[in-house]
Amino acid sequence: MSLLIKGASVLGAEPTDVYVDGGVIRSIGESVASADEVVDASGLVLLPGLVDLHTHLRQPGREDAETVASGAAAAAAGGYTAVLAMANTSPVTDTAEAAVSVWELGREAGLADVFPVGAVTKGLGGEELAELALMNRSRARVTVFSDDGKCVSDPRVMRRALEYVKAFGGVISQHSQDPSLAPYGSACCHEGELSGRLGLPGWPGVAEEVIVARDVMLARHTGSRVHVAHASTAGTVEVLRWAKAQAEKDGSWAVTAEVTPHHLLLTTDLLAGYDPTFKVNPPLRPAEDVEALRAALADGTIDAVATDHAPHARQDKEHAFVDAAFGMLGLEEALSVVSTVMVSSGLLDWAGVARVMSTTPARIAGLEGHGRPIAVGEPANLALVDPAATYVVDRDRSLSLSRNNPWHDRKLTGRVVSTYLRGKQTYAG
Ligand SMILES: NC(=O)N[C@@H](CC(=O)O)C(=O)O
Ligand SMILES: [Zn+2]
Ligand SMILES: [Zn+2]
Repeated sequence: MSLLIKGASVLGAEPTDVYVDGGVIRSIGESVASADEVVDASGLVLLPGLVDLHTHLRQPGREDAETVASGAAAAAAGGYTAVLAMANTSPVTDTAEAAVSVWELGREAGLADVFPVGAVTKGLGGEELAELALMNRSRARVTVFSDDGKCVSDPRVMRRALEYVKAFGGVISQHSQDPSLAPYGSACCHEGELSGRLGLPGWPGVAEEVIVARDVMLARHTGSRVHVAHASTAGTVEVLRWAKAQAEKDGSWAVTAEVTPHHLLLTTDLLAGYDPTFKVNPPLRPAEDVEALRAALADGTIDAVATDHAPHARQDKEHAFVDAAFGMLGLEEALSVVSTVMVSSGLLDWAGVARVMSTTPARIAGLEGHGRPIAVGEPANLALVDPAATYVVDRDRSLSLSRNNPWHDRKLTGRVVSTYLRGKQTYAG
């Protein structure tokens, strides 16, 4: 099956033709007479397939909220060709068997490559390390480990985990949240003037920042790699800026970080309506934090955009704000949000979008075949984007099984029109 994408602007450059056969890019900018399928891509931007470092699929355990297949379909609709599936399923992905099972479900669905994230500790209990090396040596080849949803708060456990993954080039992705400053189960939003007025128990940005600061020191001490999941405050950005400069000087350890689309656009003021759709962990923050996160993504202090796609069934979200589940959908609109916030404002160009949403996340996770340059001989993992398309999000048109979509009714600019996984179309908008 051959495919000719005609007149696409590769990473925003001059329009050209891209010819794909056998799932591989065979030529760029050469005249090709015919192909099994010809796509008119004039006016469209061609990006490498996006890579999400942080997706929650709810299989096993909560297939009513999302399955690997439904999540992979939502990923494809968002331009993603690879997603990393977090370990906080039920049961938790803390063994090689569990990891291989998620990986196989992804293969069967065939809509995006699904790479399981392994738990750092057994059952996300925070005490005993999970089978990190066995997960890495399994067919699922796990390289990213996280107790996401919970923080690895015991510094002794975090130290051991960093030492352990260093041996095989793994990375610990940390949900940075000190549980004594942000008690699980009681706090529900950003602590500030608004939470006081609304009578909602909040937690402060420093609950995140103290863990980020601690972890970069542990990464330096162990010579290992830490990844900061969903960075959400200006203070975190300051710590990252310092830590990255040190890591570059030393050359023996590394810190990377991601930001979510929602932390790049939404602010804590949205809580005034008490709508649990906007309840998320880490919480939506004030505008000053949002500004700092945008600037950090533009200047490279934050390496990547990751969705933290967190589907929840209606019965877990439709509660009083304090009792509702944390989390919001993200896969399908991520590119549109980044386009609206970062490209329209001139903070990033399309090559920059490819860097933060594909190349760098693939490098952080050590993925092969994803986040590659659009070049002859590379696998045809691609996303076609209409940079000028403006649309209003409708949560009922989602391919996710859940409806907790924070972008519902919002106007966004820039939209994925097709996605190709090794030359096979996985989404047609
Ligand atoms: N982000 C969220 O608010 N929720 C996530 C857990 C997490 O990412 O911490 C979930 O699993 O629902
Ligand atoms: Zn988290
Ligand atoms: Zn998460």
